[in-house]
Parts: sequence; C-alpha cells; structure tokens
Amino acid sequence: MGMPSILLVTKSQKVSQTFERNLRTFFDSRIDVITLSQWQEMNENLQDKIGVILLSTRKLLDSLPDVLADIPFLVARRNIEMTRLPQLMEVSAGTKCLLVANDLITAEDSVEFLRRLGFQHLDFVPYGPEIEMPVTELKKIDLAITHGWPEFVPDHFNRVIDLHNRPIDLTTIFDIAQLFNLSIEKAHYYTADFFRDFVQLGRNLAISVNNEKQLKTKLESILNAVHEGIIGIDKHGYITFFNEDAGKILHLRTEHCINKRFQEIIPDFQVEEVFESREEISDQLLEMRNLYLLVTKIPLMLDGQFLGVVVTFQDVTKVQRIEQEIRKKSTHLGLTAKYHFDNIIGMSQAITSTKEVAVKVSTSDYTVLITGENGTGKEIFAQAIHQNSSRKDMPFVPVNFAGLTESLVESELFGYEEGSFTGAKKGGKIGLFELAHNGTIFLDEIGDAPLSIQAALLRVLQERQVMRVGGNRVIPINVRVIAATNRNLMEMVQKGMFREDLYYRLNVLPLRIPALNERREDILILIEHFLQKKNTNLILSSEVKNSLLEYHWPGNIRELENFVNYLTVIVEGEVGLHHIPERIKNGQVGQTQSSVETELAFPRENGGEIEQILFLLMRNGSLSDYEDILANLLLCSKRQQRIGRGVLNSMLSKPLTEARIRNRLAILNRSGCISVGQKKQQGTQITLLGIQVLQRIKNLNVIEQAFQNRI
Ligand SMILES: Nc1ncnc2c1ncn2[C@@H]1O[C@H](COP(=O)(O)OP(=O)(O)OP(=O)(O)O)[C@@H](O)[C@H]1O
Repeated sequence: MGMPSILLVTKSQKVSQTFERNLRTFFDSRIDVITLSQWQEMNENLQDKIGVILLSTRKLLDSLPDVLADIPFLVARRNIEMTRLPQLMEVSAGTKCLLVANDLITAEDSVEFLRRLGFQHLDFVPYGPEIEMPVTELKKIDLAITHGWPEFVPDHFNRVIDLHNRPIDLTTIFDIAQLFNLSIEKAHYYTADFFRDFVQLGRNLAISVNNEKQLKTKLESILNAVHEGIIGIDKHGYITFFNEDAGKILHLRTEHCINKRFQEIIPDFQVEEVFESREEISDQLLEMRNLYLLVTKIPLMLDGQFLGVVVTFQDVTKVQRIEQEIRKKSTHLGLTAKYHFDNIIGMSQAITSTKEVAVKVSTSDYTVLITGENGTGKEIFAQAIHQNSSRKDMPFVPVNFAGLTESLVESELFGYEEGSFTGAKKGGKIGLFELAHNGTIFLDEIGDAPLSIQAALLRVLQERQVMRVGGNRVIPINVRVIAATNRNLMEMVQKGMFREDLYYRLNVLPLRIPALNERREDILILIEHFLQKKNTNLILSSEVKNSLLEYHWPGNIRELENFVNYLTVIVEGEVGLHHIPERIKNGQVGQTQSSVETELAFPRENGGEIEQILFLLMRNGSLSDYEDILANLLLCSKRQQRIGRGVLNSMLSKPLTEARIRNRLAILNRSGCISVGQKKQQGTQITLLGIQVLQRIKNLNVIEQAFQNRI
C-alpha cells in the first residue's frame, strides 16, 4: 500500500484548510490529504487510493458520490482554540449572543459545543446566512460570536468575538493514526501545547480573579473610606454594593441590603428616574426619614451599554440646620411666627368656622390666599397656619408689599450678588425667598405688588427657584406661600392691574377672614382679652359696653386693640361714656372700610378734637411714625424751612416707604396737623394743631412710661 490518503469532506474551504493544517502537525508528509473538490477534478479511479474519508459533519455523508460509498469514513470531533476563550469569559451572564456560522446547523452545533464547555450562562441564538431575522430582533442582541465566519455577521453588530475555526480533536487524530498504523511522535507536543494553553488560560484566569479580588477589596476600602454613602445598583435593579457610610446614614446593615431590589431599600431616592432617562441627576436635595440628603445618581454606561446606577449621597441635615440658624441669626427680621390658632380670640360662629377651615388648610402644603378687611387678623391667621404645619420649626418670613418700593422689591425678594449695582453690600445679600427656604413666605398686601414684580413672583412660584439680582446661579427653594390682601384681586385682574395667571396660582386655597362687624358677639371678648394683655383692672360701664357693641369698627380688631390701649393710658378705674371718643358714641354704622374722610366728619370744635385726631392716627399706623414726622416738621418750622416729602423722609429716625409716608402725610394734612403746599417747592409745614397733637403724643408717652414703671 502506498502513502495513506485522507479525503476531506467539509462544507467550506476554510475548514478544509484548518483540518489539513492539523493533520500535517501530526503526520507531516506521511499522509496524502485531498479535498473532495480536488478529487472530483481528478480521475475517478483514484478512489481506490483513499484510505479514509474525514467529514467535518455527519450530515455531509448524504452528499458523497456513490463511488465513495464503500470507503471507511470518520466524522471529525472538534475542539476549540483555548487561547480564544478568555474573550468569551469576559462576557457577563445573561448576555444575548448571536452565534454565527456558515449555516444554521453548524451554528446550532457550535451552541451545543459551547454549552458543553460550560457557557450555559450565556443566552445563545444560533444564526446562519439562510435565516431571515428582522433587524428589530437582531438589535435586541448584544453581541455576535462566530467560529471563523465573521463575513456572515449581520452589519450592525459592534461587538464581535471570533473564536476562529475549530481544530480537529486529538481523539480523531488517534483514530486516524490507528487506522493507518502510523506512529504519532509529536502527539506529546500537541498535548503539551494543549495543556500549556490550558494552564496559561487557568493562570490568566487565576491572576485576573485575584486581581479582581484585590481590586474589589481596594475599591471597597476606598469607597468605605469616603465619607459619603455609595450604593451600586445593577441593570436589573438589584443592589450590588452598599458602603459603610450608606449604612451609617440610613441606619441599615450592608448585608441586609445587598442583592435586594433598590425599591425595597431606598424607595425615597427616586432612582427609577435614572433607569428611565439614563441621565445623571446631581446634587438633588431630598428630604426623607427626618434627614436632608444631597444625592447624586449616575447611570453606568460601558460601550453604549447600560450597566446600572451608582447613587452617592451625603447627610446634610446638620448643614441645613446650621444654615437655617445662620440665616435666622444673620437677619433681624424675627423669622418666627408667634401666633397659634389658640391665640385667635373669638367664639362667634363666623370666626370658629374660619378657624376650622384654616386648621385643615394648614396641614396641606398648598398656596393660600387670605382675604379680609384691614385689621381683621389676616397675618395672625397666616402665622397660625405656619405654626400648625410641618414647617413650624422653619422660618416664617413676612413681606409687606405696601411697604416696599418698586426699586427695592426685587433685591429684597430675591437678594443680590456682590457688586451687582452701586450701593450693593459686600458679599451680596440673601433674599427673602431664600430666607424662607423650607419655611413659609407670607406675601402681605399682595395687591400692592407692582406688575413687574408680579411677573417675577409668578416665575418663582412656577419654578420654585430664584436667581439673585446680578447672579447667574439658580437657587432651588422649598417654600410654602401664603398671600394676603384686603383688595378685590379679581376686580384688579379685570382692570389689568393684577396678573390673572398669578391670581390663580395664589388662589389655590382661599380663606376669607370675617370683619369684626360680622361677629359682634366677639367684641366684648376681644376687649377683655386686650385688657388682660395690658394687665389692667379697668372696668367698663354697661353704657360704655353698649356703645362699643353698636359701633361698626371699620378698622376691625386693630382699631379695637388700639382703642383699648388708648383707654389704658388715659383712664384709671372705671371707664365712663365721657372717655369714649364721639364717633364711637355716635355709632358710625354703615361704613365698610376705615376711611380718612369719614373720620374727619367729626366736629372738631369740641374739647375732644385732639383725642379724635390721636385716635384717627392710631387707627392708621403707629403713633411713633406720626410723632417722628411732626417733630421733624416742627424742627424745620423753627428753622423757617419748608421741606418736601423726600427730604422729610430722610430726616426721620426710621425712614418710611414711599407709599407709607405719602399715606401718613395725607392723614396729617386732612386732620389739619400739617399744611401741604399746592406746588412742589412750597413744601410741607406743621400747623398749630399739629404742634398740639405732637405735644399730646409726647404727654401720652410720658404717661405710658409712668404707667409701665408702676406695673
Ligand atoms: N382673632 C384675633 N384674636 C386676637 N387678636 C387678633 C385677632 N385678630 C386680629 N388680632 C390682632 O389685631 C391686629 C391686626 O391683625 P393682623 O395684622 O393680623 O391683621 P391684618 O388683617 O393682617 O391687617 P392688615 O390688612 O392691616 O395688614 C394684630 O395686633 C392682631 O394681634
């Protein structure tokens, strides 16, 4: 017998080449290797020379020509190149892999083989070029694997692992050697090579596992050393990492959290947002479990693939509280509400039902619009709502729009950065909205807010963030808004004086405070309350009580309180009718609002004129403002000066807002205490009556002082 011949029957030339290379490694030129196509091109009689047919797969048996039917055959068992395996080992469990071959049968065979090798954790989809798979399906597959058929991998795959053609297994080589009685001297080299690759692979794996372990331990100790909570979540939503600080901050044990779904352990962190958007959310201030946490959530992406989310967070509760304290101390505004619902006096149906509504309103966080006449107690209701809410330990910041000039209002509300305008304070200034952070802002006399500010207010209420004047940083604010007005905002909206959109933003929960004349049964109760507050033992005769009950109280509770204060200063013992100002005795029923005109309808000629004026002044602001104005006008009159409103205001010990000084001067003018020139340069002068009133106020102060000293 001549040289033994092996006929290779494979589906592709590439496999034939691999087989020939493998056979030569063992048998050098001691065998003759021909492929089926070479044989077909040759003389047919050569079949006698073929010792064995080596098939790459049993299925090819059917395609053999009849003349070869009697020749013995072997189906090659095949192996894999060990050196190619590490790439496959890096693929994470559950990854969908398209296994590509030159036909589906070969692909299925490869899948079977890889599963046997231990890759059951991968999700294989066999694929050959004859398969028509929709692109949408293909796109759901993460990676393509092939045994030497990269040309059949569909176009859009970025990740392809080519394991190269599978060589003939050593057992098949032994079968051939036995058949031809050939010695295989080099077999030990081959097995040595095989084991070398295997050992190398094992070593690499061991090194990488070890490295990974070391890396993991190193990483863990770094992550534990960081004073920040860190939580790792995999793409399926399971917590895979939970550092020590995370445990300390959240009072949870690491081992209790690992492998749990994040929704179970950290439901308040809103991590699902990142799972949906795959976008980072940084420095989010979240309030949970009585803590303030500054949270950053980062999606983990590798080669465009989403791997999960890392959450880092710091406990800023202390910082928040300190900041709150600093904010409180750095201002003399007195940012605390002192009134509770218990301090709202009254037994009438009108006030008790209003209180009931207000209590309900206080437990929600919605914006409230309080309406009611002047002096009905709108601000004390606002304070009580704050005190009864979850924000009670946080600031209550009142802003009075009637008292703010248009030029000041913006910087007062939103603050400003250093150097943003001439006269801006060094270091800038914190705005009232910022001061109210986590608390309540009370927008009093909102009907007086200029239109330009209404627009800015609307923006803040919508976006819940402010930007300081001259600044470029947005500051998130969490405030509850309570607004109040004695004006008819709806009517102002119709006249174009108030923005409709702002009106609806504010009027979420409306609360109307009844006027005192709608709850007359509370008049005596309130008088009693204010007398007690002044710690006096004044007694009111029944005529006095009757006349007080009949009076309309247009200035509401503020007027009543001022009246009681007035009595405590000028009366000792029993209050008689002669102590009561004429207009109260006359019972001015029918007025709806306090107005200067009706006040001045009282006859001046009787001896009570100065009392009347004093009473009027007390009802329309504080006596100290009027004293300040009159004293400065007296000074100017001594110097024979006539001065305008602006200069006068600058001379006051406590300058007033534009609106307020205008209002105070109008009242003094109408009561005859001052004369205001028709032309601008004529200025303002104190009158004789004004000097008498000033004198009277000073006396009152002396009496009050003496009274205070006595008690
Ligand atoms: N129900 C009440 N019980 C006790 N005191 C009250 C009550 N209502 C109002 N007051 C007192 O009346 C005065 C005026 O109240 P407040 O300033 O809250 O009124 P307002 O409606 O906000 O007035 P304005 O519209 O003029 O700002 C305050 O001194 C307050 O203490």
